[in-house]
Amino acid sequence: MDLNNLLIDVKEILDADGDYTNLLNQEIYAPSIQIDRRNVYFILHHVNNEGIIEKSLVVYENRLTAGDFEAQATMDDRDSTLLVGELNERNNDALAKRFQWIRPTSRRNYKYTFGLGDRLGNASNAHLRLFKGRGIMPVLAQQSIRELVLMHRTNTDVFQSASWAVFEEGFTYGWGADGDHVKTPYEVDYAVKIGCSMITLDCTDEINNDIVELNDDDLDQRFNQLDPDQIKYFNDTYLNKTFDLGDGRSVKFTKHDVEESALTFYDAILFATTIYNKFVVPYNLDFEISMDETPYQTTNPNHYFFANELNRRGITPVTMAPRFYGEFQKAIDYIGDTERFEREYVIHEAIAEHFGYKLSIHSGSDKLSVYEIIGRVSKQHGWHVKTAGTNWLEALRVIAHKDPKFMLELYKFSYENLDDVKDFYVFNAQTNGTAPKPEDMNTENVMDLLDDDDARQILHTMYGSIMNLKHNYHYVYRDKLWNILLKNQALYDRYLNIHIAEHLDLLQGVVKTKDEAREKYEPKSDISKESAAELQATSKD
Ligand SMILES: O=C(O)[C@@H](O)[C@H](O)[C@H](O)C(=O)CO
Repeated sequence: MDLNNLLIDVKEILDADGDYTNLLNQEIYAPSIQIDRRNVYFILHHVNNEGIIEKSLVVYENRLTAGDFEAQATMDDRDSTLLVGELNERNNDALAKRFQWIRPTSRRNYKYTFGLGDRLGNASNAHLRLFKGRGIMPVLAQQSIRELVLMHRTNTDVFQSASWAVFEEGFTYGWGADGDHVKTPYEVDYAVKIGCSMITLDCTDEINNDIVELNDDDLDQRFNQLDPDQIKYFNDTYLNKTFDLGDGRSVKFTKHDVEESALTFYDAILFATTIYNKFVVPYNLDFEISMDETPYQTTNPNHYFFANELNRRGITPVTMAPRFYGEFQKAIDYIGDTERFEREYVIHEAIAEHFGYKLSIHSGSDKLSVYEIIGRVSKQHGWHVKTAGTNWLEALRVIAHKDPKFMLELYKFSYENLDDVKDFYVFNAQTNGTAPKPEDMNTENVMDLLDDDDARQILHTMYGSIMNLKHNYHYVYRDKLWNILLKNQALYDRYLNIHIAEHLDLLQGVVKTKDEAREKYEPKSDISKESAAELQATSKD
């Protein structure tokens, strides 16, 4: 890299007065340019022989202060120094001292927030470009412990890729980092120490799911084994009480509701209280409590009970994720009666409003049939939607488009090894059921895999096995997959954009139905999604 030329670029930036449209050096990624007094910072994009973008950080700063950057090359210019460095952790820390906005911030006071969960670590730039001007705060770094383990990633890695994307896109509006689905104090501690602004405490292991299966006599018997004081407290507080939530909305507790709520959820409430006192208060975290990955629905009384017991202990989470009526399975649309969903969602919303937090929607990817309801009912108070890393499926869409034979191989492997993930995920797709059989798939119909519910779930959950399969000490698929993806980043960005824009438009009421969203972003009439995305990607290049 010629530092003399780079110095000329820096001077051009300083003289440009904020208009970077016609910079001589087209490798300068204009959205990344930051000027602070006479100091200049930006990212260079160099496209290598293989068509892959290589990125470097360029800093022009006073010589006396620039010492905390790690440089690969430097050149002095009077009292300043020009340096080029890698996008690594040390340089990220140095930048964060200068630009606080590259660190995550609290979701409090943002009405609408949206969790993205970039599984591979190269989706955040496209996401940020989509979120600019939308009035929705993106939660970029959001990987569950399960995802970290299966993908062989660390929270540092997830955090770093998000923070660099924020700097690169000049996204100064605030972003979140979520220690997602943490279940133990150890996992919470890990997320906190890495700098997450939020934790999602997954209470699944503290929720007593067997209670729901008891008949009324057995339930009563179990309840009566509690200490008399405890029984008296639960009955005095809830039994046959109706709690008014305003606007004609209320929650009523029958004997069954009281006993079921207490026996199912009280352990989880005590656990959440411990985590709150040990971590949420001292580290000023956004607190989300999730109970969505349980086998049973969270009824309106269950939800009220949980919230009221937290409230008694002085705890108001920022968001809460009940398991709503119907099925919110990963990577596919809502399954269930949408009218009943709305009736019950309205009460969940009223409970959240009453206690002062927002509802969080899990699993929030692809629920195109209910976003209009959620967006409308929660419009005044706000929402958090947590998608489930479906950017991974958009990455596979790129693979299917660019190398259909390879995609067929990946699907066959996933289909034949689905048992790998049965302990980690709950999903409908079964290889002895309706999932497309690998022998029926070919290069003509391979793209259908990314639109078929069963195939989507198989591919969505098998990411870890695909990425980490080794033979003879080498990755079987990982390197090839990365190579295709990095060479086609613009196409990947377009697919990501289409995927998430459909979610946001429905939630924000820009379009009203799934069909409208699909027609807007994937017009069937004239051109296929694949060609539309490719056309837009190449016209941008
Ligand atoms: O795969 C995962 O563990 C995550 O993507 C998880 O599903 C996600 O964070 C979520 O909970 C969406 O509701």
